Amino acid sequence: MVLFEDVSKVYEDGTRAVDHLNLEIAKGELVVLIGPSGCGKTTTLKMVNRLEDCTEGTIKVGGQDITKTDPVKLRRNIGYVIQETALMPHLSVAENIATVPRLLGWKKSKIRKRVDELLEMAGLDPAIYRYRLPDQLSGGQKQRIGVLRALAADPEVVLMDEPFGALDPIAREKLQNELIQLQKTVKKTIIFVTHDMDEALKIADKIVLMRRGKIEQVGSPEDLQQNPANDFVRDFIGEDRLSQISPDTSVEVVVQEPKIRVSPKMSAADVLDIMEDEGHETAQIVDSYGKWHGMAVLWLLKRAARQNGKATEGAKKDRKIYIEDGTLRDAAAMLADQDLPIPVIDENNTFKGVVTHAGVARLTISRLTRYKGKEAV
Ligand SMILES: Nc1ncnc2c1ncn2[C@@H]1O[C@H](COP(=O)(O)OP(=O)(O)OP(=O)(O)O)[C@@H](O)[C@H]1O
Repeated sequence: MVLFEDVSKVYEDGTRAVDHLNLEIAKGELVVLIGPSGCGKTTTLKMVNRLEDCTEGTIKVGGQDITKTDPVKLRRNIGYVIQETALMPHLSVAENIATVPRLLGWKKSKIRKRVDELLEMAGLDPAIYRYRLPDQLSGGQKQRIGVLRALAADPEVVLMDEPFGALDPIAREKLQNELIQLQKTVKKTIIFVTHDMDEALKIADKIVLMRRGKIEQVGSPEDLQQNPANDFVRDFIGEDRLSQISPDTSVEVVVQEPKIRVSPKMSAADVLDIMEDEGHETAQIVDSYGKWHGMAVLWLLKRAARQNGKATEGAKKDRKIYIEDGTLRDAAAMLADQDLPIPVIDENNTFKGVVTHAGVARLTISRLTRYKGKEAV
């Protein structure tokens, strides 16, 4: 949806604020730009709606090179929220929210409907808030209205520059939660700038960690926490946060090679021999293309062997977890139910490995030893 191709920005005084940036942001993705002060986050954001023009490279929004679009038209299609949202002080909440729809010439009835819908979405009773003036709102409410104003004309892309930066921690947390909820319904492509790593980890689908105009690492919050690309990323995230492996962490972090892998062509009796020789209760049946055919389980395999069947006839296929969305919580629940390895596959049925009780326990133990003496274990 938003594509940066080798984008640089050199300001007139020679400051290279953004340096050969390449980044692809998918439709509906919430991407957070983060990094030390002056690393080029705001400049990157402002280049998308052409408040600043890039000096090298190309930025495309919806496939279209933005330098070929009229900046005013472009901005009407891109929502923009900044830290101290400058609501028009003499206009009511409803009029503020309706700014862009009015410019686009929407009918009054359509605007009114949209304003009420947005206020309701943000948990603000339209009957009460529609006519309020900005100085009759709390800081948190002002920012909420700023967000609603950015969404009013249903733009595909929304840019947010530290939108919750000036709020107290409680209001900030509340607005973050609301944004997460809102995003589930509106699914906008959002580029969000912050300097708050906790905020980034909480709301981002993808985090872009920048330094001196360049990208140090791009990845999901889990990627950055579990596989920081270098010492800078590690330091920026902070040891405490690196330790925060949550129940929602992907099972990917504990996937390991199974003890036994066998081919689906083998007979149940042969697989049984291997398993008994090696003293294991299960074996993963995987073909030469890497596709998974089930997990051979001792008691099922014995029955299949008595009937001269194939290994696949002694296999369980219902016990599995998908790498795309399986979490440690899911794995723990399955392991508690039955202490057998859990095969991990992808949507295309490609075998990825197994999750075992021991593997999950090892992760916990390594966290305990690595962070011993700290609270976050
Ligand atoms: N109009 C300008 N003219 C010259 N240099 C500028 C201009 N705007 C920003 N810069 C410089 O470009 C660099 C990147 O600035 P930018 O505001 O994009 O950083 P940032 O990561 O958003 O910083 P912060 O977190 O402090 O807001 C900085 O060195 C800044 O001083």
